[in-house]
Amino acid sequence: MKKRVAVLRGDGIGKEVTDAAISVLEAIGRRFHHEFEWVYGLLGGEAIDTVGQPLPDETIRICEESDAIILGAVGGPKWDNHPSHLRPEKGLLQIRKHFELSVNLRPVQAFKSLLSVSPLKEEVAEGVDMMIVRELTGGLYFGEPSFHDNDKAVDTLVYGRDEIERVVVHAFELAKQRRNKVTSVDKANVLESSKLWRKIVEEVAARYPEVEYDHMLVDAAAMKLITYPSAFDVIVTENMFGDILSDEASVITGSLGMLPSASLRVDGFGLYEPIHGSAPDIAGKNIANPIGAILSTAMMLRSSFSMLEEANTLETAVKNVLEAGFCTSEFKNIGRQILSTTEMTEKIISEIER
Ligand SMILES: NC(=O)c1ccc[n+]([C@@H]2O[C@H](COP(=O)([O-])OP(=O)(O)OC[C@H]3O[C@@H](n4cnc5c(N)ncnc54)[C@H](O)[C@@H]3O)[C@@H](O)[C@H]2O)c1
Ligand SMILES: CC(C)[C@H](C(=O)O)[C@@H](O)C(=O)O
Ligand SMILES: [Mg+2]
Repeated sequence: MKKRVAVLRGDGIGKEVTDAAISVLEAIGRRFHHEFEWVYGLLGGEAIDTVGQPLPDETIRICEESDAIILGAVGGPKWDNHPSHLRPEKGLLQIRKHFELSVNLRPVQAFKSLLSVSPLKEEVAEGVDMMIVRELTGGLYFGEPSFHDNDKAVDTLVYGRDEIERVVVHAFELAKQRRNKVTSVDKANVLESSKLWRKIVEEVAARYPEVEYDHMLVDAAAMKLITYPSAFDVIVTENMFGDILSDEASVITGSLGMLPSASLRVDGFGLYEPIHGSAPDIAGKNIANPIGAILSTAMMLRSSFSMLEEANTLETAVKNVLEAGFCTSEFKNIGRQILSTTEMTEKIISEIER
């Protein structure tokens, strides 16, 4: 089966981890006789430098003509002082909005072989298997007005009923396939948008009597996420809370570099990217952890292409490599064998080819 995939490597380690993910997908293609066509596009800082905009029209065209999108990460200090419309991150927000990628899935699983390296106690991290469902195209990131001058700064938090309902429904549907539990995270003790959010969660929950649900305020959720993470099954939350909580949740796994994500449109079209950024502090050193990016492509295989065996094979390969005692350099000082980005990629490919 031939699949056409838009590849937006982005900036910094975005390029390194995307190259890793493509090499792994090539190995999956060889093993299962699939042909992938990679179509490369510019996004973020490199796009600003090359064509003067963070999301070039050509990139939109490439993505529209593809079956799925793979993205690395964008940004870096070089563009930090640019005006808002010429920042790499703007391109990321624009592509999410353009393709209506309103549901962002961020699974968090503690690999048994890495329990001892989680900053949390082993018994706290053990058995964690949660799905953070983050609303991705609304809220503070997109509300107008949004500006600052010397004396005043304004951001606007707006949510419409439909925007909330579609992500909440997605969360309840997912819970049915998992452990039947949804925790909705909000700030309903202060924010009007959270009050509407909570009301809609109640309405949707009434249609899913088999799914247990609760509401949790975001500050308490941030605490519970690292004190009792195994209590969570599906977490559903608005854009900014989901951004923050997912980076926090990554510590359960031992590294921000481990977490994948899928950003989905209601018809299933998807963009797949690790949750981390361009990591300027380690870019260009061939030491970034490619596993978040690689696992994101497993989400693509499963969700966009219904290639279930292929996705399982890829995930098992990652698990086996970790279980064999290999990891990347952010896990140093724990008596495991440290691999570079490309060495880790080769190890995972060898597992797939076994
Ligand atoms: N999706 C995206 O494109 C995305 C996501 C987050 C941040 N960003 C952007 O990235 C830039 C840097 O942001 P930041 O430093 O706050 O966040 P970051 O996620 O890039 O890095 C945070 C820390 O985690 C480490 N880290 C991240 N990914 C890693 C990996 N795969 N392997 C090993 N270590 C890893 C980094 O070295 C750094 O110490 C900013 O411009 C930010 O806007 C982009
Ligand atoms: C770079 C930034 C705009 C982005 C976000 O906040 O959504 C990132 O942190 C993420 O998690 O994908
Ligand atoms: Mg983030």
